[in-house]
Amino acid sequence: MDFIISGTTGFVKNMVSSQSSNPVDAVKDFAKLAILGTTVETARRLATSGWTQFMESFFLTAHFTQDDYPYDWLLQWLSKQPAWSRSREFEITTRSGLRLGVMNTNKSEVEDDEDDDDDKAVLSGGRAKKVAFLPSHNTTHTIFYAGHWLHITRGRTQGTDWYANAETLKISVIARNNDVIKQLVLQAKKEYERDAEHRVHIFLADIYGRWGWNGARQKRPLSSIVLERGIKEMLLEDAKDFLRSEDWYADRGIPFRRGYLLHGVPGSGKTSLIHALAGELGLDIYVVTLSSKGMNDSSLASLMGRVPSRCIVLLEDLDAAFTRSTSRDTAATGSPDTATTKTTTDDGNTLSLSGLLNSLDGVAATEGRLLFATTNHIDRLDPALSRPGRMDVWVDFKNATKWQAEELFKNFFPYEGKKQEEGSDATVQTLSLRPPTSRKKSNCSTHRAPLLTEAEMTDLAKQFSDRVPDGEMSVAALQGYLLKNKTRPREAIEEVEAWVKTERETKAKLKKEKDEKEAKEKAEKDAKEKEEKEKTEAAEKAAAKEKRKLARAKAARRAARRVAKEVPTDSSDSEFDKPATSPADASAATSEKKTEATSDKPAEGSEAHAEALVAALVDAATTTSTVKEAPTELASGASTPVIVHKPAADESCGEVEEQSKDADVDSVPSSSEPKSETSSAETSPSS
Ligand SMILES: Nc1ncnc2c1ncn2[C@@H]1O[C@H](COP(=O)(O)OP(=O)(O)OP(=O)(O)O)[C@@H](O)[C@H]1O
Repeated sequence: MDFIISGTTGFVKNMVSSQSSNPVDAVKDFAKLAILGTTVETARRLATSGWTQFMESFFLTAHFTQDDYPYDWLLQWLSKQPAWSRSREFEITTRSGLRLGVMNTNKSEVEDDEDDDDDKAVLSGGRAKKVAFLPSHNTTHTIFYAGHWLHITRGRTQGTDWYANAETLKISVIARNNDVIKQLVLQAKKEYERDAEHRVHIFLADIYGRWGWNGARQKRPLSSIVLERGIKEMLLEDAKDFLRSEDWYADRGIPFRRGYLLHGVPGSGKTSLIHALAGELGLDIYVVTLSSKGMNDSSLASLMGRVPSRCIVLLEDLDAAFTRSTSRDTAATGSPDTATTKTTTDDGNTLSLSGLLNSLDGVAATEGRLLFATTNHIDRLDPALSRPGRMDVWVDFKNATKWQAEELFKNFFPYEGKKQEEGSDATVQTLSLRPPTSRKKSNCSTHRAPLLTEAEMTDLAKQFSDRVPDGEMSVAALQGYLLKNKTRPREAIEEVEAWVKTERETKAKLKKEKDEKEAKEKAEKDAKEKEEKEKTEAAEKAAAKEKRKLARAKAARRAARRVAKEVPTDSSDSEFDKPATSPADASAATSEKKTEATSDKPAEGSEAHAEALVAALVDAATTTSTVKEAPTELASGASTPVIVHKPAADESCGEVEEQSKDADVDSVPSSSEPKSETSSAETSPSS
């Protein structure tokens, strides 16, 4: 090293001195400097890369991508790490494109404490806006975990679409084996699942045939669904039994799938029941909207092949996808013969019934899923779609019975027995949709209702149901009415009859309006059809008339040619002026027509002959020729008329004159025309 330094010093001295002395020495010194610089830089790079390799040989690195669950587990775990409070670079978010609906963030830091006691914050939705601290992108953060320093980097893969452009997470740690990473992932998973316990995750199909996370909804207690006795229990038991029976299905070679068709009137609880069942069974819901834009057979097949083995697949309004085709095709998709018919719509939806059937139970379809389909119009479904194997259990949903009205009433208002139940049981017995963490707040919305005794409640609920007509109102409508009176149980009973009356009137009015609208539309449609029919008939008549006219004209032309043929060719017979004949006549009588003129010749002096003569005159007049001195005694047919064509005084003259000149040069009829057929009109009297 000393050598280098002293050498360098001497070298620099030399350089300085060589400035004034020998230029050859200066060049040498520059060369030495270049070599020295290159050597130093190479050594530096080798050292750096060696150090990196050395370090990397001790680092374990795990990669996680956004489209897989561990990414969400870890991100949620990270969001809860107190280390973020010390970090100098981080991301703060209230919204996440991930499955962080369960994000139970670092409460002390992310929630506004004032909100806890402030009703206003609840009303303004302040509680819903939780804030999360997350690692910022493209920065390496270090966290101490289980005796190791974790180096965490959030990044993004580069690609054209959303999936290729997904977020990534890289965790590196210096360790002898990957136990620490395994431990971390397992812990993150456990915490995630614990937080997710009260939630149902919803996934929606996207246009690429993939599933996108749409949010986590609070579980809905099954007890909040009021259905006729036994229905909920039957469905729950059936689903549980199915999920337990994988081996049983495998032993018998039966595809491990189960389908439920929930059909019936709107607002009767079909969707709510599925939501509640998903919560009860701990399954996520994968929703497919068959009528959505861009949906086609392959995207549906791809979606069905990608659902996880234990989940609920929900096909909402099953009939809707095919209502579209019904409206475009009078043969509705509900009939089997349209099963393979594809319908293309403006929005690119080309889903076919056969495509739907294949995706439900084709070879690529996932096993182990529960398929729920809802429809308001079961009659519109193809029998193939609803047959056992595809839809194994059918449930008919009707308007609220008196019993349902009574149960709904009990669900709405607090009473002593129920209050105890709520306090002791994690499963709330009300329709509250608030998360358990905010249950304290949820009581705020009901505590103003008078607390009834159980006996009072039984009595009031009975009174309520007595005043509600059986099977006339939907549960959704009753729920809407009770919501308006959620703090006034007694008034709700007193006013329910008036409400029923108003509902009936509204319904009647809506029905009347609908009927009128339909009648109007029908009348308009009929009028339009009639108009189109008349137009078509008129067009047909006009076409027929035109055809007849053409036929008459043709006959007339034939007759004219015949007449012309019968005129004596002797020039002495002709008393017409020049140019009595011009080659323009040749254009009036084409070779084809001349050939035709030889046939069907009526007998001279006959009635047909006379008619033909008249027609010939008309024809001649319409072909811009002048009839000069039509022969007399047509009726007798004794004398033969002579027709002389003159070029009309219009723009065709030039053409005719030209033809005339040509004719002067060569007035011989074309070879296709027999000479004998040359009409007298074509022969110049002067010749
Ligand atoms: N049987 C029921 N028990 C409890 N709540 C119900 C019931 N039926 C309807 N509701 C309430 O009415 C509303 C609409 O219910 P839901 O969407 O489940 O009905 P639906 O039958 O799926 O209607 P649609 O056929 O129009 O989709 C929800 O808020 C739900 O709470």
